[in-house]
Amino acid sequence: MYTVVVAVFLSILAVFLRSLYGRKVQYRALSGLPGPPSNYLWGNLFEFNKHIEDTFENFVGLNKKYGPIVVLWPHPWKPLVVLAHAKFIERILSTNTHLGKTSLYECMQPFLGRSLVTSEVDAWKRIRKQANTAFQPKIFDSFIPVFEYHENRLINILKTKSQSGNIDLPTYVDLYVLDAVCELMTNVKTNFQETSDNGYLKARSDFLTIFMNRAYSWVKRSKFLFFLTKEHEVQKKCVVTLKKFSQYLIDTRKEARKQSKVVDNDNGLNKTVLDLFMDADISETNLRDHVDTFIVAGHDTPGSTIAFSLYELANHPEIQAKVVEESISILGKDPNAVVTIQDLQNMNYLDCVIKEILRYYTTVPAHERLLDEDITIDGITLPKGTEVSISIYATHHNEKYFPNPHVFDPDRFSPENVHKIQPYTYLPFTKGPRDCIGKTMAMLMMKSVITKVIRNFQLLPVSPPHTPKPTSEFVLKSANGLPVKMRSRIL
Ligand code: HEM
Repeated sequence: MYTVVVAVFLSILAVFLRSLYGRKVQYRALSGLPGPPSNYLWGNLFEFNKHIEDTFENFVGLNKKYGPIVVLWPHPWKPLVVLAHAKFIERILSTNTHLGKTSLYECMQPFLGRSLVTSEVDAWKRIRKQANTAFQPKIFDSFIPVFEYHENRLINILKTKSQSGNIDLPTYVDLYVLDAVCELMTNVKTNFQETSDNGYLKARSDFLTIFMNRAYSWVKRSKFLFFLTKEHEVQKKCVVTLKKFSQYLIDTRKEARKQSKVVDNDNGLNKTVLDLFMDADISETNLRDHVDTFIVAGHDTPGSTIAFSLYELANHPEIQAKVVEESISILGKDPNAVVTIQDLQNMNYLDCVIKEILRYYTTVPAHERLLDEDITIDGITLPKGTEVSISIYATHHNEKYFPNPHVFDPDRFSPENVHKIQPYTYLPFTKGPRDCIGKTMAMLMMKSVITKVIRNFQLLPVSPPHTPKPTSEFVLKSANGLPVKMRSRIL
């Protein structure tokens, strides 16, 4: 017994001393770099352990206040380097090194398990290879009927709702994207738009709010201490709701495959992500984690970007007029014209508008990586083992990279101007081998639905004027909604 107690004590002591030594090494390497003053015992815990809305403001303000490389101590022994520095970002993202994620992503695991977003590098490589087939250009044509079906439902709903007052865009857009993404990822038709059932979305939003609250608090990041909080109980309930939904999608798809409703042609080229993983013979838990990952990653991001795009079009009539003009030049004046992938790819001006939305609002404000080796640039070294947060938002709003960053200007991306954008300063989908797997699908979906909406409605600003309040649930949203007026449009 005595030997066991001594062994346990020595193990704890060893872990403690190792952490202390690790902190000393990192502290020495990073101490010369700017950042908010931190306490030796609790780091910057109290500055970042506030309400989610303050967290976003505090986070995006860091690089503005301290420069493009900022050292933060959310955990007293584990610093986080917040980067908005093109050369460092390029060095991290452009190679096959530094592909691992930081400890932050462990807080996602109760929901996403070890799937594409959260997995370690070896598993990630295998999963990414399996999933790639569902995102190849050869299958893009099969997206069109899915877009059409769900967009037509959205238009019908907006026609009714717009007659009785302002429309809060995320309320309707979020349900449209959820229906579309469920079908694109799993081949199962859901009807969130008609039922307005938001139990699933509420559970997800609550989970992500807790996730963001854990991001900068080592107390809540600690599994043991988090277990003792009320939020742990809430999170457990959210996960039950979320997993019930992914299980429903899996069961429905399994049944359809059993009934031989699956068209298995062209060596699986038309298979969804769910079909590909079902064929890979993995556990049911794993399957649910993959479904959850693709639905959450593929839903919130285009949903938010579409809502912000329509909102800015309502508030910039001259830009809206150019988008309408371009769509008429490509599709003619029939409001029911069905687009092709080629049509969508020809919408160059709309492309500039969406790219500017992805800069101006920055749908995914930041993401994190773990450094696999030392990186030295201009005499500054970030040591191996450092956790870095690539602040896409701060990079997109750096005056040096984007002049007048707080002005909404799609012409930054016009053929005459786009070459002025420095490499690794525009990163909405991040870059490199671990970039967004769904980026092309997202651009096609966003162009298709925005075109459909503006061909059916004239979008107008509300009165009195509204100012969005950005907040981050990992994905940027507006805490006070995005209201617009809609009037039927005759092309
Ligand atoms: C406007 C739309 C979108 C934006 C701005 C966006 C942005 C991003 C970003 C920044 C990442 C890196 C996240 C990180 O490393 O933590 C990412 C990863 C990812 N995205 Fe997207 N995304 C969008 C749409 C989509 C869609 C439509 C899908 C799928 C249907 C998707 C699936 C994924 C997945 C699975 C990953 C993880 C990739 C990996 O680790 O290999 N995304 N996305």
